[in-house]
Amino acid sequence: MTPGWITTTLLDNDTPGGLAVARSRDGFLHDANGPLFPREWLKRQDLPVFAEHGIGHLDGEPVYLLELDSAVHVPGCSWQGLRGFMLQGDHTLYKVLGYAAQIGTWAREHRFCGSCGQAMVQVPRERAMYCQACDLRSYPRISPSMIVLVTRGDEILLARSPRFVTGVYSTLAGFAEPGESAEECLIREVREEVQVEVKNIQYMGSQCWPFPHSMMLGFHAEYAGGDIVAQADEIEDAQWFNVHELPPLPASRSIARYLIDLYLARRLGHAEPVLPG
Ligand SMILES: NC(=O)C1=CN([C@@H]2O[C@H](COP(=O)(O)OP(=O)(O)OC[C@H]3O[C@@H](n4cnc5c(N)ncnc54)[C@H](O)[C@@H]3O)[C@@H](O)[C@H]2O)C=CC1
Ligand SMILES: [Mg+2]
Ligand SMILES: [Zn+2]
Repeated sequence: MTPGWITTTLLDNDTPGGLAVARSRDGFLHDANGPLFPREWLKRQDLPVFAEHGIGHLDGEPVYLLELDSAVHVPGCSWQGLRGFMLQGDHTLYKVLGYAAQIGTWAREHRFCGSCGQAMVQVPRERAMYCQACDLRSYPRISPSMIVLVTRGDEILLARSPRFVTGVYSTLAGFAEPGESAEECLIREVREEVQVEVKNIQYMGSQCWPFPHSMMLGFHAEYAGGDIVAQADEIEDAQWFNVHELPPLPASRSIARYLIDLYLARRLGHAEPVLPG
């Protein structure tokens, strides 16, 4: 038995047993023990199952995802969104749910071939959907996004989007566009969002961000010029904050928070944080 969580494409839906999670548009089903259920018990609950996917092994036990058409009531259970679980739940289980969410979303959105419109089928033992007519394979979609902490000595540049929790300021972020390197994307995003120039770009680490399928590439960069002009619609406010007078910051499991905490630790001589997976 290998401890921990390992993803796999090798599970057979016809083999009974194992564990399962159930997902609807309202999130994952939970009972008092959390989001993992004995799979055979879950399958007896008369759920509107849209698709079933074998997703991995947790401490050696096979784990399946039941994708549901709707968030039906199951006695003793409730539905909880992935973001809420990220903030409070067990880290390994969060990885299981994050992977399940991405596989479920991708399979649901690739039922038909994007080229000819015919129904696609799941390729056995591979995480791919296949169109026989076009000989086309579609793999799970991952969207690379740059995230950067821009600093100027004792000051750090943080911004807030109208979508954020009230009061919270975070690092700048944005999706890569075709034709860009990670560094080019970062420079463009910082220019677009605050009209600031940066230098000495340093890669700090990455994080899977399953909302719905981002791969966050985290950087540190130094200020090189320009005055902050916040981008209309995208950025509600952006400011230089002194490291001793910070606003409410993003959740501790986010790479945004890690980039901020790491800079503070190095600047102020504290213990360095660990990058959350
Ligand atoms: N883990 C973390 O610490 C943080 C993660 N993020 C994530 O970073 C990602 C990018 O951040 P944003 O500032 O929202 O991006 P952004 O600055 O590129 O703007 C978002 C806009 O980009 C467009 N867009 C959406 N999906 C896209 C895609 N796959 N490719 C290209 N364009 C797309 C849409 O018009 C959307 O309104 C998001 O998934 C966000 O949730 C953002 C901040 C912190
Ligand atoms: Mg952005
Ligand atoms: Zn096709």
